[in-house]
Amino acid sequence: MDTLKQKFADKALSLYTEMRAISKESGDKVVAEVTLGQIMSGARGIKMMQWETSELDANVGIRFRGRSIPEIKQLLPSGPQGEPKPEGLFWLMLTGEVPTKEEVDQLTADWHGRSEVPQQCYTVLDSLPADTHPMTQFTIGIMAMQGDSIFDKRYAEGLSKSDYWDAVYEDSMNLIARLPRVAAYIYRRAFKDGKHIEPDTSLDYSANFAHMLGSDDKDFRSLMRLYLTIHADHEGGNASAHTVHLVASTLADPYRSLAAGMNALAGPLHGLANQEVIKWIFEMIDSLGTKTPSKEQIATYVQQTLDEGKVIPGYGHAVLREPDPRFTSQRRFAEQYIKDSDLIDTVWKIFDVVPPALQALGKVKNPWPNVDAHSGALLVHYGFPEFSFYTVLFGVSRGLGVLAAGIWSRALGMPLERPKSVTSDWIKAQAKK
Ligand SMILES: CC(=O)SCCNC(=O)CCNC(=O)[C@H](O)C(C)(C)COP(=O)(O)OP(=O)(O)OC[C@H]1O[C@@H](n2cnc3c(N)ncnc32)[C@H](O)[C@@H]1OP(=O)(O)O
Ligand SMILES: O=C([O-])CC(=O)C(=O)O
Repeated sequence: MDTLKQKFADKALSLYTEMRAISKESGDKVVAEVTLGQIMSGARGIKMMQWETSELDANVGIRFRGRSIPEIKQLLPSGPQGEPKPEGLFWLMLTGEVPTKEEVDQLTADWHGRSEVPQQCYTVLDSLPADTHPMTQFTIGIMAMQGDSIFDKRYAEGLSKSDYWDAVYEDSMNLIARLPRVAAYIYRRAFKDGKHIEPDTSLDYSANFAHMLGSDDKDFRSLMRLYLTIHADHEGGNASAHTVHLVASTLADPYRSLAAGMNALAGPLHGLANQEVIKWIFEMIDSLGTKTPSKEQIATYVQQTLDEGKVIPGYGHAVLREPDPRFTSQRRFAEQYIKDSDLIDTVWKIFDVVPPALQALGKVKNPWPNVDAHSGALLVHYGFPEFSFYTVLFGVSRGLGVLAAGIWSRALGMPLERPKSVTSDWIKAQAKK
């Protein structure tokens, strides 16, 4: 067994035993109350699942195994310019330990060794019109590889419950290794006349992904390391993670559950917001007729968007109540590496204008930017203006978190998820009580 798998197995076995005992001895303990308002507003704040890999604090933002974004930037092995490598985050999410540089290098090599994408995936993608939305291509590409599922095959042969995690680990590692190649293939067929670029296995996961997309710029490589790290996980309740968790709880294999979650990520209130942000900014620039709009001009455009009954993409959050540290870390990156970008200046002016405008509505719980408010402008700067592709990048990263969490779920023997629903009659009766 490889080191990561062995380390995980040791940790998971002891936690499994502990969790079983807690469930048996303290399973009846009441830990929360649920209001009618929560039931009627998308289950906000209801604690209803276990998720090992990260936890979201409304003010601090995401913590991966207890470490905030500024902390992981300090702690995890990094690329030459100091941005953390997503390989290290994956290791941390699975083991709770910060890996050494050697361990991260081993993981890079392991993923390179598993990264060959089966021909049928390319054949299926090539059969789609090139202008099929990249997220649609991505889920189809993932499903086209489903026949390779080790979990599915071993389950059909009669897999013991205690070995579920092992097969899910193998599928997850294979998927993570393949996702950048599938994503880059989609990008190049959609936007670069199908001129594909072979992987360079001398590079780390992120730099190789950047290379296959078509950029060997060292700053863009660093951005990819940061990007793939910070988008990976946002506890279990967000729509993509929860979908993966729900679907996997039926023992659908990681290919099926990840594809399901990617469809959730493709919604404009969730991961697709990153394309919506840049689209909205481009439309604003067109409408105002200037690439350097003033704050006053932006404020007028924001008000117009709100008056049309639309949301301001990239602002607001179901849990966060402060600026998203993922926004802030991208801003820091831009401050460090990018000089004189009108587009990025505009993103920062929007940051000054939108929160008071949303606050003035009196109903928005969080007027601050989320992760999606910044990412597009960085990608445009490095030569990737094709915004319909952006959510695929997010998806490659999100795969790391949700698949790591999925390995945990099977190792901890988590059951089928099946919460209770209620009808409006029940709600009316409760309201009268
Ligand atoms: C990776 C991610 O998924 S991060 C989120 C990405 N999504 C976006 O950026 C889209 C824009 N933002 C939004 O639509 C929301 O803020 C969400 C979906 C992220 C969170 O939704 P909620 O938890 O329901 O937010 P909240 O409780 O503050 O909503 C209250 C009201 O404010 C509105 N509101 C919230 N954010 C915004 C916004 N950015 N622009 C305009 N109105 C907003 C809601 O639509 C809702 O209006 P309603 O009562 O008329 O239906
Ligand atoms: O946490 C959420 O609901 C949405 C989000 O920011 C993410 O999934 O990254």
